[in-house]
Amino acid sequence: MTLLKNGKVIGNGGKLSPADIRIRDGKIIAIASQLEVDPGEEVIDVKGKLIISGLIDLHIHLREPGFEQKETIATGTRAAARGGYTVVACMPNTAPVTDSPEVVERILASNRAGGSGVRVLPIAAITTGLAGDRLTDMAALKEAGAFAVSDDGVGVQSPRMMKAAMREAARLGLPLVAHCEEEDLLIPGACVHEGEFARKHNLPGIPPEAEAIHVGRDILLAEDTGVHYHVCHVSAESSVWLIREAKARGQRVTAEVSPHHLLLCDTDIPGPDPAYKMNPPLRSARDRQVLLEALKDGTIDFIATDHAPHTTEEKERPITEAPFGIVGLETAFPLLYTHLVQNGELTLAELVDKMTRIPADCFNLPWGVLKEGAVADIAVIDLEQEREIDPKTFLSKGKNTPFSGWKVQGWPVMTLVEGRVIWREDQD
Ligand SMILES: NC(=O)N[C@@H](CC(=O)O)C(=O)O
Ligand SMILES: [Zn+2]
Ligand SMILES: [Zn+2]
Repeated sequence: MTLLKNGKVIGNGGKLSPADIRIRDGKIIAIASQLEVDPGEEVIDVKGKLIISGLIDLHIHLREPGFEQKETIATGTRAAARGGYTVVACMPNTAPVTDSPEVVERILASNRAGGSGVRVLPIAAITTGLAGDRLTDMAALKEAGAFAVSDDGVGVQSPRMMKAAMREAARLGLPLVAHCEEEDLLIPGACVHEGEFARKHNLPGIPPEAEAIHVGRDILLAEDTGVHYHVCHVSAESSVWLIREAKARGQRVTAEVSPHHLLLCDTDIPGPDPAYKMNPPLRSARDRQVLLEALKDGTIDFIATDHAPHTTEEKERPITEAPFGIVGLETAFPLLYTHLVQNGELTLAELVDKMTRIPADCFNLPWGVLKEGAVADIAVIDLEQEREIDPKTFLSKGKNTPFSGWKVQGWPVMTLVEGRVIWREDQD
């Protein structure tokens, strides 16, 4: 038995109130303003810090198998624990691609053997080798433990293939998670948003309609299949219109946005620096504003980091050649707390909801709420602690972030999965 003593929880109406939390057999059995210590109980004094349900990130890249120089399940899940996450879903663009039951099983086994204790939900490929022309054996992938299917990293180019994938995913009850990108609209070397920054630096741009055309296409294709269709890393205003309209008609569409698309736009990029290169790219100030409004009104359901670690060597290449992607697990909460909650864009309760309960609800996961009877997946956050983001201190192998040097507050200090402490700042 464990007792978290002297914490604070977000109560009804979003007010913080003092709370002790008792955990037994991996579950929360009591939450009250004052609980007496039971004999033999382990007491952890959290000293006035905020206790929330563990964060859930349904879009990350763990790079194992195949790209262990960028990240491993061990390092990526440690980074997740340090970021306050208790559940992550990892994308299939590994080598080999997660397109067979063996790879799914290997990821789960590797997490059991060497992971930090964070739950890892493997997302399997839609098409074999992410090549876009042959469907994977989704039934076998699901049986092996796949949580959803996605070809993240590339868009499924053929509408015929996408339709077939949706039918099969619907039949099996697997969510279909889409990286929306129409390659016919891309110029070779395209690396940033087709907009002000691209023009100024004479760089080939990625137009927003390359994303939105797939969102619109997929909404049409999904309509009578019954599939749960989820849009990854929404970046463009036009994608938001399409998702909003589909939801208004009652279609089963969900969407995520990443912290960097909420906090940065193309005109914030200081120069042709690959630390600001990710796919989809940072869009215009207007797009950023629309994403924030969409997150607030529920058109975009939740936040996912798209944690995409790469080596320093790769990110030192010229911007046209460096790989797309930035890390996110270790900085998401303090960045969003500082830049969205402290300036009144979202309440603390809304931010926490969009990083815990809502992703869980969208995908029918049994986590994401802090209440009696719930699984004791917990993050403890020090809302007062203020510190500069320093990639050298990351537990992730990836140091690639545009937020280096940002001074932010609201850092996680302890993470528990099923009642067990898997990370704490004072023993890092
Ligand atoms: N987002 C990125 O910029 N990169 C991702 C791929 C992806 O999420 O599409 C990666 O795997 O590096
Ligand atoms: Zn993607
Ligand atoms: Zn991704």
